[in-house]
Amino acid sequence: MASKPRTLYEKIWDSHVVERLDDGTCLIYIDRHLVHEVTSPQAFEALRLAGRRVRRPDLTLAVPDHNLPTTARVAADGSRLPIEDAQSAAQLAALERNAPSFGIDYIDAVAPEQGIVHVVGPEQGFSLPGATIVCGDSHTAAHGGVGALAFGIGTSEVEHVLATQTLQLRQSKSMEVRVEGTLGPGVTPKDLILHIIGVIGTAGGTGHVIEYRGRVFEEMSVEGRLTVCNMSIEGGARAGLIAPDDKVFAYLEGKPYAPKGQDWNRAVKWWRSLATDEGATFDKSIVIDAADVEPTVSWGTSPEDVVPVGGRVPSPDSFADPSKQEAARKSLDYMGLAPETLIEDIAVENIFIGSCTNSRIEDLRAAAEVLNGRTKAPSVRWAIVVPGSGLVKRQAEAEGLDRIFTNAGFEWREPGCSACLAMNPDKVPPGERCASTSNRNFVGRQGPGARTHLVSPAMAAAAAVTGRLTDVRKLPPCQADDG
Ligand SMILES: CC(C)[C@H](C(=O)O)[C@@H](O)C(=O)O
Ligand code: SF4
Repeated sequence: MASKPRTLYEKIWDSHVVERLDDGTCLIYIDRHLVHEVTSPQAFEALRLAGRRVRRPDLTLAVPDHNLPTTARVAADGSRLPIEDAQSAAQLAALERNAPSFGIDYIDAVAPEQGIVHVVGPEQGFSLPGATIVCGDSHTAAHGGVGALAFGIGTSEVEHVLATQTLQLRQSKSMEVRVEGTLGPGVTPKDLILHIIGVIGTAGGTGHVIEYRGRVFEEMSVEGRLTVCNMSIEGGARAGLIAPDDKVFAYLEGKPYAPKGQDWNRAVKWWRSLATDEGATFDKSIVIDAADVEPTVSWGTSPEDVVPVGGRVPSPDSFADPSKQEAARKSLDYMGLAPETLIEDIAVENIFIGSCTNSRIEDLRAAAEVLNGRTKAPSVRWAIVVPGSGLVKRQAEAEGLDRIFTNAGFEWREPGCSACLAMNPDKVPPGERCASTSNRNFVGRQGPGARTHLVSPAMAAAAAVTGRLTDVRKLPPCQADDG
């Protein structure tokens, strides 16, 4: 008898069930555990107090990212520069101590491979298709871009995974986000995911794992898929993933942690079998027309507060739901924006190109293409590019992108989370605006009182050039070519 058609998510789930428990939850095997400095210190401490070891140190990889300054980390004499903030210094020191003492691979702050944990995982071939991947971090969904079931966990779960390599979970519902048609010129994966969150809302995916489906995703680069899946959590979903294909296999083959030789061939064979079966059903399904997607900008303090760049800041009265009206009023007040303002009339003083959403090489190329031969507007006070990892940084430098950025008036930084969140020295000052390629525009996210507009890398670059939010498609073609 033919077995019931299953989704990608169901196949990964089923293959990781260790035990089905009476209360309807399952004990799930975890294949990969990524660890950073913010959510791990208490977990390691608890293990130490209980006299426990890490069950599978070989399936665990630690890298610092959130608290590290993105300015130089080494002094002229080769010594490591101190971390000024006491809490950051303590968390970083704890990770540096805990990783070796529990036998975990550790990418140190000055290692060439250091970077944001969600950039490093796929880049090192640590994140694999069909794998269950966790990290004490909400943007773990990013790894769904390689076809993994990846999700964020809390510190007590970090401890549980360290100790047992399993998690007790209830299976989520499945949700399909199907995008039909093709994206227009100048419309990027970031615009698409912002648009999707605008359509489904920040609670649209609650209780679900999203599978992104349709030709747009088949044609999308692996890095673009990582960007889309990264923001699944902003749509409320537990995780987001895309069926692994030849592009993913080519991306991962030969990476340091990826399987080799016969193991690789066996793995690819299994990965190919994971795609959602014909006839499988989803608990919820949303269809998006790619032709509706424009370069997209956030205007408020929630990632669902988005409009096409050619649009206007909405009026709170335009929302039917009174609680939405109230939220919009509060957002506009915080953002210092009047209803009906043209998006392209909004001036920005800060530009941040970075974060686990948009700091990979393709993101930097897209921004550099816009900036080549141009300079930032004098009204733009602070513009930084923060590569997602040391390897991205080196690759960008080999391509001369760093010079394009610095010639345009940007600072070229060391890898880390940086101004994505105000947990390190990179902050946007109170009352100032930032065109940011990151994923959250929450109140205070980029610093107390900072006002964030979420955009794609190309759009952030366009805003740097004009000093206001700008449709990148309207910038005249660039003259200079120093590449
Ligand atoms: C600090 C960390 C726990 C947090 C997260 O869980 O996502 C951060 O990465 C973020 O993006 O807000
Ligand atoms: S870059 Fe931003 S979103 Fe990503 S892990 Fe760091 S703080 Fe979180």
